[in-house]
Amino acid sequence: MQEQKDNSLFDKSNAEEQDSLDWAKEAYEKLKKQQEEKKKSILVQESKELKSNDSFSNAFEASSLDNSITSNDQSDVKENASENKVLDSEEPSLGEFDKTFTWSAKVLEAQGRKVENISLDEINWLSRLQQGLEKTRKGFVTDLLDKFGDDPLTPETLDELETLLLRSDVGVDATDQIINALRKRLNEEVLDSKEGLRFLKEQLCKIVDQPIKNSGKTLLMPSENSLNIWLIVGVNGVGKTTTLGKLANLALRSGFSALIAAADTFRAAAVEQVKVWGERSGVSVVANETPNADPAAIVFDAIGAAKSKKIELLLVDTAGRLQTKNNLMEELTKVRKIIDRLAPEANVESLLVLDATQGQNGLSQAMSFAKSANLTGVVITKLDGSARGGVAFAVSSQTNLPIRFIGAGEGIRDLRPFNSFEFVEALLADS
Ligand SMILES: Nc1nc2c(ncn2[C@@H]2O[C@H](COP(=O)(O)OP(=O)(O)OP(=O)(O)O)[C@@H](O)[C@H]2O)c(=O)[nH]1
Repeated sequence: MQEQKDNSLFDKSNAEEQDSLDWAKEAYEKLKKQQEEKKKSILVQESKELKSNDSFSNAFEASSLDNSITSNDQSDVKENASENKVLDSEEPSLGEFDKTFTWSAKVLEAQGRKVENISLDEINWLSRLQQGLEKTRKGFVTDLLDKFGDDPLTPETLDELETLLLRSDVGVDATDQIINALRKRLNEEVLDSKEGLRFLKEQLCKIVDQPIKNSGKTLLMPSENSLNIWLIVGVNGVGKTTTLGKLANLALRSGFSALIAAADTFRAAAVEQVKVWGERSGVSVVANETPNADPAAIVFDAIGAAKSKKIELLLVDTAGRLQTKNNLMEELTKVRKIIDRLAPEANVESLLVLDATQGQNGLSQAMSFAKSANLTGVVITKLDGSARGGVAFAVSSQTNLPIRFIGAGEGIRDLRPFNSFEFVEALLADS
């Protein structure tokens, strides 16, 4: 796998290029056929549903009654009648066989994937990630490729690369690590621009992979048949609620049962917003409409509901807070205590949401949050609107927290588990 990964997309002979194109064409045909078959089966399904419409609506009303969770005086626990149904209305559709498609196919092929096993979701995500990182790329890669040129790398090129990396919010530590590694190679041998670029990609991957390796978990996903509680924390407006909705939907599409606790009672509209996401993603929400209700009490109820319904993933939305607001930081500690007391057996993750558009500023937040929230990972959002995608490297090198998910859009499917190879390829894509 590593060998395949090292086979940089930039470093292909003409014959390999042709093979990749054939691979992409085959993948495109396969996805097209799959989509046509799906359309046909939906049509058949719809005509069946039309016939049994009466019995369906009756059954729905009955099940929504059965599903209601008894409320108590602490919080009014509300259940969504369409509990744990995957909503596919936002399913992607296959676009043109264009440069973006072939690039996405190449990224999958380079990771050793087989045409039979790829999905439209993956192709679609890679296309959006590549397009989303365009702003970062424009301020970085275009200049980088210019600087690298066609000649072997020189110490001056490295100086210029250093400036570019710092300008893209890669941070001092990560930049030093990369430049030192390149300098060492350059002292040992002549590096042509292709090899220089391949080596740079390898170093970038190494930086973001290190905390993931240290955590002992390559991929963060809920453990099956047990309770997993993921706390979503971060300052105001970074995309916590949106991330939570996307995660809930991703969990469902991956076959896990999920429940949302709307524990952000600080902002007036937050509960309503979570409910909208709950409906959109097909996941039930435990909430309390009372302004400033106790978040710990909501988490208490949600854990009870999750246990009784054998839910695998409980996602907890928390209020956005600044590290200076001590009361809110204490509230987070209280929520954590409730979890430890009520569900000591649960796998708890505390994920800090960082907004990529804030670049390095987000980092100081991460550091101060780490104490009260026992952070275990990071989610980087808004990569689509940011020219500071390089901040991912600064986060990894300075906090040692694994990046678990990245978001690149406002759609429900615009969040995926973090994959360093895909991220670096998208960041340095030659287009
Ligand atoms: N372009 C883009 N917008 C995003 C992304 N994630 C979230 N947003 C937008 O960012 C805005 C804030 O998102 P929220 O999810 O409400 O943020 P929050 O952290 O829950 O906010 P508070 O509850 O105020 O703390 C919304 O308009 C989202 O649509 C992303 O990946 N890309």
